[in-house]
Amino acid sequence: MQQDQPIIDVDNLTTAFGTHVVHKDLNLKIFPKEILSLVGGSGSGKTTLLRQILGLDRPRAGVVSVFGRPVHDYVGAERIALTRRWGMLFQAGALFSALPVFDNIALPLREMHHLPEDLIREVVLMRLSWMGMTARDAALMPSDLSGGMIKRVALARALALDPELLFLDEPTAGLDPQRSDEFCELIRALHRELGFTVVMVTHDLDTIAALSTRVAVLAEKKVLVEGTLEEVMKVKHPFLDAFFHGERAVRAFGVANPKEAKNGKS
Ligand SMILES: Nc1ncnc2c1ncn2[C@@H]1O[C@H](COP(=O)(O)OP(=O)(O)OP(=O)(O)O)[C@@H](O)[C@H]1O
Repeated sequence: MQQDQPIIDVDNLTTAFGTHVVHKDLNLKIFPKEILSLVGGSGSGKTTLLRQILGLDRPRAGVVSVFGRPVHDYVGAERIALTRRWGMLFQAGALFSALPVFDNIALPLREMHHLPEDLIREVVLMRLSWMGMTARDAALMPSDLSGGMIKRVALARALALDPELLFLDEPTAGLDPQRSDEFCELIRALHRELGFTVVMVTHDLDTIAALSTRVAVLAEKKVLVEGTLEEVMKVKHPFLDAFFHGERAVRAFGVANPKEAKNGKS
């Protein structure tokens, strides 16, 4: 996987707000077809890093390249074309409450202006079928939907333009454990089928364990550790100890650490 050119290349990034330095010489490469989880404590700069990758903020130093070019080099029509190559699923689902499911999913397609309505209909219904939903669901309003359905409609919209890159911000937040597992399975199946690259920010260990092909840990203003979940969990660091071996780990993995399991504790 990693012999490919990176889809995202964060090179010596320094980000600061006034005198508050959030990232210092941060490096991260994200390769095609990965599901990379960005984890880190509150305030470690995960959201800010996502904004840098999306080109919404300018770094104090360093370069973020996306699809082989500095993200700030894409301007005008090229920037619009770039934003069509990625999809985003925001934490709250962020559906337009006044629009039915159909129009919510159709939105990115209609923003392209020239697509005929029968093609838009075909694409929307196909995206709904990917989500296990039907044409009848297309007429529902967001207020008629369960939390799990809102996530699926938001995912259908994020995938409307068949993006190469999908950003997920706390994708399972607000879902009960069963719905959360189902949503992870859906993302996994679509990733397998469609082969897009995923960059995910989440605090949820179950989601990290279910989906990540690689984990990057933000701490001390940089990517402190990166690797598979197993590799990252072996590293000794106060944040990693608390994150991967604390109470949440007991819920996600059954035990906080394997020795306790042998001693019969949980
Ligand atoms: N526009 C801004 N102006 C000033 N400070 C900011 C701005 N955006 C972020 N920060 C600061 O940068 C730091 C990193 O914030 P960020 O939201 O990226 O962290 P995070 O890792 O996503 O946190 P959380 O897990 O709590 O969402 C925080 O201290 C935050 O207060």
